[in-house]
Amino acid sequence: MRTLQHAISFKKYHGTGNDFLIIDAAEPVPDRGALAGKYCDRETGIDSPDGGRRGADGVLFLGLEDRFTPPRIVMTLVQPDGSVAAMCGNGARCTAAWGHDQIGADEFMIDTQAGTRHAQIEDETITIEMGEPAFDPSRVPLSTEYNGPLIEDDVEGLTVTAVNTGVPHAVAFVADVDDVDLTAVAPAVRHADVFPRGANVTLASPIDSDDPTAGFRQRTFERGVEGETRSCGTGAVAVVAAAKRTGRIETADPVTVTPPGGTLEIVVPDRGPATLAGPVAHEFDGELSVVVPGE
Ligand SMILES: N[C@@H](CCC[C@H](N)C(=O)O)C(=O)O
Repeated sequence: MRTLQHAISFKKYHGTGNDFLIIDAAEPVPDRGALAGKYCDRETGIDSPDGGRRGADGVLFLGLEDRFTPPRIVMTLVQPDGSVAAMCGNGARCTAAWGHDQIGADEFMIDTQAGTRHAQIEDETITIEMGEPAFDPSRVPLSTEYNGPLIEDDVEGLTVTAVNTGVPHAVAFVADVDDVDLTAVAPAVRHADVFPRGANVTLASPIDSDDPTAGFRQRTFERGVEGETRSCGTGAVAVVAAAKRTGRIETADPVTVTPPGGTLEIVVPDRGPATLAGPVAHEFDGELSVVVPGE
């Protein structure tokens, strides 16, 4: 069979350092996983024209349907290992920014595999409705020998709380997130038998140890990236949900969460959907090449 090289356009955005290549879902890409693996690679992937980081944390394939009010965007995140994530909080914020840049709207419904999420753009802040955090073992999910929620239990030497905020997170509260060698400790937790579909591993420590309401610092080792990212939106929501569940905080007011890439504001009400809010930046545009079957 003959093959042809085909050039497709992409745009690059980041949400507090969690960076994505964005490709229109209508583009012919026969193997999305292979494309993500190639162009997200931090050593050999997409080069930044202004000397920024090479590669990306994933590729968002977006399908805009502007006949609806508010307009809808079907979002599919393909990660560097070729897996598809059901949800991505920062990816959803970048999706809304991309939609705004395409058609000027300030409100979208974003269809993800974890459900349809409302997105609102106000000045520099993009807020995503994130669904209700789930601790139920079947929702995280946890292995069937686990009858109840996993709250502050030992998994591979780390004391974690398991919560699904669109994707599964194992959240560990520590005194100082920077004192933990995340790359060393996370893989065993991420692949532990208790998580049949794996888990993202998220560390949290208080910004002010005397005042838990001041918020949390966050670091996340992401499934699919298989490394630490500069920000993780579902992880930030998981931190606040786990902090409430373990009695560290009680508030339904916005809580500040600071991953290495910036500042996020999270609301986890006592009941109902959480929200994730923060800034997004458009980095640059370019073209990449894919091989498609010829005639
Ligand atoms: N960075 C994302 C989460 C992406 C999905 C995750 N790596 C998984 O496979 O579960 C975010 O901002 O939420």
